[in-house]
Amino acid sequence: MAAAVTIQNLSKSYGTVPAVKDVSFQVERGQIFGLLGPNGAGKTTTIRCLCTLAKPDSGSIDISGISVLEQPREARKRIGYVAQEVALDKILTGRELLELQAALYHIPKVEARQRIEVLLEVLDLHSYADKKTGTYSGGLKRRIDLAAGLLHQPEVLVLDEPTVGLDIESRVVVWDFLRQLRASGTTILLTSHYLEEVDALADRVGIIDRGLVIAEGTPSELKNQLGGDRIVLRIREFTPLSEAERAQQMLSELPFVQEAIVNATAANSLNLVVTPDRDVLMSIQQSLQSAGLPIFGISQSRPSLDDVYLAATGKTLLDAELAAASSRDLKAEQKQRMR
Ligand SMILES: Nc1ncnc2c1ncn2[C@@H]1O[C@H](COP(=O)(O)OP(=O)(O)OP(=O)(O)O)[C@@H](O)[C@H]1O
Repeated sequence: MAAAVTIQNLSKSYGTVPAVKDVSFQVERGQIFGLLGPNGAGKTTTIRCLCTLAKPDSGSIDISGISVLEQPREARKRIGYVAQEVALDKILTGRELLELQAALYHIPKVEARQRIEVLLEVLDLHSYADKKTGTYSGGLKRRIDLAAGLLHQPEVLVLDEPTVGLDIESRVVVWDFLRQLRASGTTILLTSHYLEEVDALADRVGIIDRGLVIAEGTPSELKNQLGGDRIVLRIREFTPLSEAERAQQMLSELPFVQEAIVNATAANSLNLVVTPDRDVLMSIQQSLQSAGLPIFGISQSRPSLDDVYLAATGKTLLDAELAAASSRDLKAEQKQRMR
């Protein structure tokens, strides 16, 4: 059976700006696939092409074996799209908005009413359904938007940054709901620049950077490829460089230390990559003690998706976001998208 989503060699430029250079990935049925990357990486452009809202320059996109480019209407029936910016009509109530949406999808009235009731129930929206959406909080708007994207019972739900700007409580409600949806068989493709969101939800992750997928796999596969655990060690609050280098030299000789780097931007702390073992911290402490060096702080962690991104691009997600933010004209992009 064909995968729920297959994207092959997708590329798309806006004028001279290459938004997506060469993106390929597959989403299997009933899975949550997270497309992770900093702002400006090409996530929105990829899913706008998938949802028939933008025309690719080249490449192919299939939904359950149906070509999005050749049979856009057929493909659209199978997709529910929840965009990044919520465009609710403020004077309608939540229920009216869903009724309007159901009519746009040509869902018969009785059936629409039943589906709306179910969605209001599962998204915990009943007490707000008859209030105007103009009065809704960000979290409520997001939930109504989710309900709208699900009304026609799509095979594939596509969400662009589903929890951006939401408080923690609303984020957890959305996460739980997406897990329930997956359990009931819906395939979900979401974009996010939140590492913890993708880590918590996705069965598979594609990391996208400057229009290219630079890594793909399950979150644990990607982290395991990086090898050992991470240790951050601070000898003193501000360690003199000579002392940090002495510790670096000494710790590099320990059999379980794969890598030891002095981080000059964090008060000469040491970043170690180690083979995971129960006695690692203890051995480091003993070595430092025998060399007469103190410990101000030490912590051990498994590699995160940020480490995966760092290993692939040489920068952290946050650094990439800051770099992208300074070079974009969001108003101009918005205008061009509306055309
Ligand atoms: N309508 C547009 N006109 C011109 N350039 C655009 C337009 N949309 C996106 N871009 C550019 O294409 C690149 C990819 O943008 P895209 O919106 O796909 O990234 P993203 O990863 O989804 O980030 P965000 O979540 O901030 O939208 C960026 O360099 C961006 O500046």
